[in-house]
Amino acid sequence: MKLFPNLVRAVVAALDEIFYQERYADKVIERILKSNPKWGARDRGFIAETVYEMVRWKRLIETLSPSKDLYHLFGTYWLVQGNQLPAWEEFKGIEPNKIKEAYAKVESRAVKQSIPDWLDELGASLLGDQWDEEIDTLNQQAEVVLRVNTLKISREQLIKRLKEDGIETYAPKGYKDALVLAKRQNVFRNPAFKEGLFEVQDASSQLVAAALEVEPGMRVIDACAGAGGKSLHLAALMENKGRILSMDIHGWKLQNAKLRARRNGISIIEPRVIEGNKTIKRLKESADRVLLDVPCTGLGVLKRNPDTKWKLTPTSVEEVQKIQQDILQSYAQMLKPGGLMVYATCSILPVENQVQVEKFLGSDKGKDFELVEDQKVLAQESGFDGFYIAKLRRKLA
Ligand SMILES: C[S@@+](CC[C@H](N)C(=O)[O-])C[C@H]1O[C@@H](n2cnc3c(N)ncnc32)[C@H](O)[C@@H]1O
Repeated sequence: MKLFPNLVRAVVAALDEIFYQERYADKVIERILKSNPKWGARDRGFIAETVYEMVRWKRLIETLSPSKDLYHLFGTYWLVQGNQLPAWEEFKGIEPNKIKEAYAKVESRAVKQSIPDWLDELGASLLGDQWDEEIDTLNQQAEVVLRVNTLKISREQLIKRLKEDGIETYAPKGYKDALVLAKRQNVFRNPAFKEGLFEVQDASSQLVAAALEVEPGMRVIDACAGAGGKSLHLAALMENKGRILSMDIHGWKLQNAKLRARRNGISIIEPRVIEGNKTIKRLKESADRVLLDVPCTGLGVLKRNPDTKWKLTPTSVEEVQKIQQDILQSYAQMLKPGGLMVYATCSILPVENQVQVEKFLGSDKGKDFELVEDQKVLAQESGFDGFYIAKLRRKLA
């Protein structure tokens, strides 16, 4: 494959910001791609994919590269991918044979899988035998999954509509509203997206709203709604009848949810910023369903957010667990007796998942609740993101 200097320059510029200025990969890529409207779909695909893959394999590449110079890192990555390097000045000092030898000598799983040592130790201690395959799966590129907006179109109709635009999809078994793209591509520019016929949402993530068993006319609270991915799905399942209170501590995220709701043809979503305990208390026993899609480490979605592994620390993993338990303890009161609550994370660590639910159920605030069922979705088993979904019922008084 031929390398173009301007594209490699763009990759290196992006990596400089991500590796050395600690910016978020998705934001950096978005801005760099916007900076040059002349790049075609292939160029954009090359830049985005190369940056993401180099972020994913950062530790391994750094171990094999002759230096931390970003062109050296790129060259090393390019060789490891099985390509040849052109004789550019920037690649001087890279010796393919030495890289090959160094690669063959790597023994540590943390280096091979390109993750921090502490994360490897944590994963192995919590997931035991399953960790090896799980981290291997989480290092593979994610598929692009769409959620059909059933308020506007059926899955069969959307398959046809996208096919007319040259986009091939298939319907994965066990996921009612999901469509997987046969080939990775940017679908945000497609008219069907602009018309609100689908959202991009991983198949595992689509299990969350479905677990709430909502019905048209219900009062539902999505307490950690963010940009509204699950709220939109809930609204579609409720046939846009009833009311969804989409709450978050960050108002700007909810603004985004509002825009998405408009595109989706949804009118039942009401955004509400959480200003403190008062906001929660006022809603005591007001909802038929409560969704707690809590902040988490994101270790189940490393496929699509590989920079997470470089941003997390042992301390941040502990801190997020405290927030999760605080949310369970405080927000559960919004559910009516007899109602259902779903606690969900996009993490595969039991300490963020079943351990949190057990702790809640054993506490004073959780004594009125019972676990109906929970799903531990590992990436290696589902083929999609890693998730945890626990369904809890509040007992009738
Ligand atoms: C996993 S994300 C939610 C994703 C969202 N439900 C979706 O489907 O797009 C967790 C959200 O919780 C929010 N959050 C963090 N702390 C919170 C708190 N104490 N109360 C409510 N929301 C909180 C974050 O701002 C973030 O948007």
